[in-house]
Amino acid sequence: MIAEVIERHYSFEGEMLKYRHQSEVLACEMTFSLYLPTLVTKKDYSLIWWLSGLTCTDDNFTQKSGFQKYAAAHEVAVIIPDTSPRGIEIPDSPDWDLGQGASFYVNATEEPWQKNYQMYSYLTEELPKIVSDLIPNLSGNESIMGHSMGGHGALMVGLKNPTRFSAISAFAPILSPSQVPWGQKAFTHYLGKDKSSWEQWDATNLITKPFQHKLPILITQGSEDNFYENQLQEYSFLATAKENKQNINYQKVVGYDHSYFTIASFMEEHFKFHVTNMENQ
Ligand SMILES: N[C@@H](CCC(=O)N[C@@H](CSC=O)C(=O)NCC(=O)O)C(=O)O
Repeated sequence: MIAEVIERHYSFEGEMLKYRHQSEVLACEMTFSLYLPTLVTKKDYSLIWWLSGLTCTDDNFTQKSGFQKYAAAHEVAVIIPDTSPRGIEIPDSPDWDLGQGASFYVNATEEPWQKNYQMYSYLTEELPKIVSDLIPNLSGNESIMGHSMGGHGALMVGLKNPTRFSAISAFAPILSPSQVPWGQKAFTHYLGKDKSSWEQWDATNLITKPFQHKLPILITQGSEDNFYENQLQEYSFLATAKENKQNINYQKVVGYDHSYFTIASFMEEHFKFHVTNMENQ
């Protein structure tokens, strides 16, 4: 597996890198970004995963969140995958909430998506091997965060892999995709009409599982988010989490919206949360 550097920028005394590689799992060429605090002498890097939302590539986070300052300060590496398979030969939809840029990070079972839309396997199997080849000195401590569709992706991937990640955080996540229009549309196309096949991909269902470890979870939701009412409500997720004694810090922040201005405003807090939990592993 060869990943080729296509962009390199110094940032906060580290390096913001963008790679291109051929994905076997997704059967297409992909890009991802990787931040390395290269100029520090720390031997073993912890790794934070960031998953972006609908319509994004890895560039939205690298260019708008301001995360590099905190990754450099805490000496952690950060990996930012793209949000779906891409290319002219890859199935797509005219709608911005389905197809390219809108994978929901699941493994699709339905046509025409099944062949390429295997993002869960890409994130949990193929990409970790590529990253460990690129950074031989990973400490093994990992955590995961994301926004909106990617906030749900972080919860879903983290909850399905509770011994791998130390913590999960999310900005404005789609907490109950099976119950809201964005999730229902995507799951119907990618997973089929039978809702029982959706359960393994829905954080509100996954939070009921009797996991060996109860991961700490931090969620930040803006009160002025225009998607909140229809897509992002927390009641079902939090009630289920409470029943199952899960460790959730859900904070509603007054005045903030769904944008990267909100993400940038709370990035420092989220980094502190991840680093503290990874150090306590
Ligand atoms: N194209 C849409 C808006 C799409 C949008 O707001 N995407 C969000 C994520 S939404 C949930 O996953 C996003 O992160 N956008 C990128 C950005 O840089 O802000 C429309 O036109 O309404």
